[in-house]
Amino acid sequence: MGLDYALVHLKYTIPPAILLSAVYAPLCTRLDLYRIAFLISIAVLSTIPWDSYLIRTGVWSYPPNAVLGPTLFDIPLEEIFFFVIQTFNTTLLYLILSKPLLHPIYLVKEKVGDKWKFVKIAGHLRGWGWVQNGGAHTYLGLILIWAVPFLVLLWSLAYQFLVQLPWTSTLLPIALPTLYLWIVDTLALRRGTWVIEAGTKTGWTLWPGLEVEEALFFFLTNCLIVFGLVAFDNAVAIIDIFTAHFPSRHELPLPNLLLKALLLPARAYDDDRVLGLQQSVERLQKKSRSFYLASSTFQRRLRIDLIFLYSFCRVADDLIDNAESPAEAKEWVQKLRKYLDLSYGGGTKGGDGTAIPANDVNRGVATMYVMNQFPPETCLSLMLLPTNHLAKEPLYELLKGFEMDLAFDKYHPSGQIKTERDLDLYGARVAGTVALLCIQLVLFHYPGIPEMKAKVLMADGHDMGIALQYTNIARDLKVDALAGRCYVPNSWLKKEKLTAETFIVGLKLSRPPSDFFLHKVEVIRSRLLDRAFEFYEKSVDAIEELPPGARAPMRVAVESYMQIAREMRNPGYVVKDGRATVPGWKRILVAWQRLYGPRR
Ligand SMILES: CC(C)=CCC/C(C)=C/CC/C(C)=C/CC/C(C)=C/[C@@H]1[C@@H](COP(=O)(O)OP(=O)(O)O)[C@]1(C)CC/C=C(\C)CC/C=C(\C)CCC=C(C)C
Repeated sequence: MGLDYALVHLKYTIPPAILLSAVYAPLCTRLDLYRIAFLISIAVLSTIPWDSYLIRTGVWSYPPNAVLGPTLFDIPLEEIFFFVIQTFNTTLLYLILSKPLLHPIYLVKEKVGDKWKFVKIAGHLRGWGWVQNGGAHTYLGLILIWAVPFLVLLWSLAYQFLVQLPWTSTLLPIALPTLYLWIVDTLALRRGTWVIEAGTKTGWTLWPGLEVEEALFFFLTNCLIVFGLVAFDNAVAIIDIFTAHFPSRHELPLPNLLLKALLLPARAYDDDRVLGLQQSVERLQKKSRSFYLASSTFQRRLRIDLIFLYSFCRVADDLIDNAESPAEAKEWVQKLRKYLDLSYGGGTKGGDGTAIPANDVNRGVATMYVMNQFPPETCLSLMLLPTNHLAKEPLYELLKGFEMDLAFDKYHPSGQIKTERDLDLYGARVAGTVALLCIQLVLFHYPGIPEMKAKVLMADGHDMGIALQYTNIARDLKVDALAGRCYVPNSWLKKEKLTAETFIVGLKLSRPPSDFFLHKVEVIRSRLLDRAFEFYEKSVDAIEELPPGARAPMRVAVESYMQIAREMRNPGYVVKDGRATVPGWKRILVAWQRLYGPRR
């Protein structure tokens, strides 16, 4: 009996496992636990017969003074643990690196003449020959015979998806653990913790002390793990986005369902949904760093629907904001309203408060309308708004909020915002509504919340939306002034001996404004932030009442945005380029902390 092999684990495989677990813990979902368990079971079950054969036929051995003693099918327990921990570590690294990805956007239709289709890993044929001949190539052959058929199977199931993914979530999680295990293996072989018998190896080395067979073994096993994970993600992506093929919710899809998804012919994919999602993710990434970061913490269909909702709101807001004239902006509002009328079929809310879904005829007519009336790059975002899970009222209310923006012109620089109540109403319309829509999606994807509780959540969420809008206005004082808009209530301006006109002119000046004026701006900004925090404090505890799966992500969404407000409140903070921002590293830190729990 000896401790050598156990020490390899204690020194080299368990510490990275602890580190990776600590990094991933707050992001870990039930689906992740399921796939870790699934993969480890497959890894252990498929390796035991092969490894046991290798030991019994004397291809490799473990000196008795290097292992603890207990074995399973002649395999030392430390070795069985190795299969578990290697799969665990590579899986966690893969999960960390691919967390930001939204997998359904990498689904593609099979292309005619796709060169990847013909890439075959045909090494197993070579492997058979080597094993039959025996001798120096035996171990190499056995590795190929064992690993290549699994790789070919996984490749043929998921190659289209695999080649679309960024290298950081395919090559990197293969390369890093492989290199690390090569180093660990070199040390173990040198110490004689395990031994490859002389007659069955080629004697080739990758570097002094690292046999080619061992190097290949670790490379191929990490390929197997990552290919397996990619195939799993491919199947889940198909289930999540193609709701027409997979209408039910599957929190933990069974292997037969995963296989069914992978075998769905690529020609049956709904290309518009994939393209629409790709465009929406791109839009989100470009336009909102806070919500882009937060979106990666939401899961699966809820994440997809939130992104579609974001994209709809963004497209609608931009159409109106970027219109060349007030008349054009008004026309966009009318067209958007008409689109909602058609999508919801003019129906009303159901008795239980939920929206009556539009029937297929309405959908078809609404789609035709969008295609004829809106710019091509906006069509998919408008059409993919998940109207079936959303009540129509907040959407119409949002349009009323956009209409309030149309009241700003050079004769009316305060638009419809005269008093604090007007500003609250504006916030309620453009952001309270967005919060209601987000919560409706949460409650649809995590059903079972009692009606009374849902109403309280809606009311608190609505306040949180207003908090975010106050933050948005405090952040954009200069940007809005450049657009000729002043959202600050007249009563507040009056207190600082300003008017909407003087406020806008002061902020628009090309030369630096006087300290006296800047002080007034900061007083106003600080008042806006006080109001933001008033609404925030009133509603923040309600996040902890949301369904468990949505709590931490919602915390991240809200807090990453409110961090902008916190930054502006820091003494000495200077708003650069007219707009307050949060440095990238701080954004990630805040998200990270909020995944662990609420601010106390
Ligand atoms: C994670 C994820 C993808 C979330 C999506 C959230 C979403 C749908 C946002 C819509 C954003 C949008 C474009 C709305 C149009 C109206 C508008 C401009 C509203 C302002 C957003 C600011 O975004 P941004 O800074 O990018 O805009 P500008 O550059 O200034 O044009 C708003 C400030 C509103 C955002 C409000 C919310 C997201 C609601 C937040 C509240 C909740 C989610 C509820 C929390 C729950 C409880 C129970 C308290």
